[in-house]
Amino acid sequence: MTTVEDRPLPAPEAELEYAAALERDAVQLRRIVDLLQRVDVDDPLLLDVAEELDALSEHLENPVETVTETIRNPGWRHDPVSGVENAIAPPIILESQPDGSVTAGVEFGLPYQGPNSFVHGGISAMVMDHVLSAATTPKDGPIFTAQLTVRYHRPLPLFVPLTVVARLKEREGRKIWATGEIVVDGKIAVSAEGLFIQPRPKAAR
Ligand SMILES: CCCCCCCC(=O)SCCNC(=O)CCNC(=O)[C@H](O)C(C)(C)COP(=O)(O)OP(=O)(O)OC[C@H]1O[C@@H](n2cnc3c(N)ncnc32)[C@H](O)[C@@H]1OP(=O)(O)O
Repeated sequence: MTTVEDRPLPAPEAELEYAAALERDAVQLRRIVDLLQRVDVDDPLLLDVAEELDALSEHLENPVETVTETIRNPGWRHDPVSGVENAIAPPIILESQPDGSVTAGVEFGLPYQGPNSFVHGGISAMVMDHVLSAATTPKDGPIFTAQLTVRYHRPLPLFVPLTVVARLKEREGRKIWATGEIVVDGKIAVSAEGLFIQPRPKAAR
């Protein structure tokens, strides 16, 4: 049986086409997740959908025998916040600003609901972690969240455009602090501060 490892490497043009297809797959999966939140639980259509999704998973599962390919290519296209190839990412597309800050616009739908009609607090924390880390990430290696403090000032509504912003606050050796906010209608709904650490080189651990 052919494994991911055995398959011939695609030509670069084909690779671009496959990456674009993966992005489209993620868009459709997000659409399905959203629709499944809204469908009536007594709709018999759900039985057909379950069959079709089963068949689709089987189709995909056959050639994909290992997860090593995913582990080999981690990064921004795959991560759970801004990963355009990851269906669980909203995705939030980050923009670097000339002043060094990072900004993003996002609108959350029903799959991200916590309290009735509001965004789940854990989702806000995940977004803050990610955007703060993007504002700190040095170009010379990985960085890990060591501490994240999130303050919820007001509930974050679903179906409303939100602005996320983060900036570097201070740096001391391998330790970097960043702060950021999620803003709705010009008001801060969520604010956060994080400490991010560049890990010691393996040899020094
Ligand atoms: C592609 C998209 C990427 C997006 C990434 C989003 C961010 C993430 O989700 S990262 C994942 C979540 N975080 C983790 O899993 C981190 C787990 N923790 C670790 O790996 C380690 O504890 C790590 C790397 C944070 C620190 O380890 P290490 O480099 O050995 O630290 P160490 O040398 O002991 O300490 C260095 C300094 O940091 C301080 N420090 C270490 N950990 C902490 C902490 N949790 N809180 C406060 N200070 C700390 C130490 O006191 C020390 O300070 P000083 O230099 O003043 O004495």
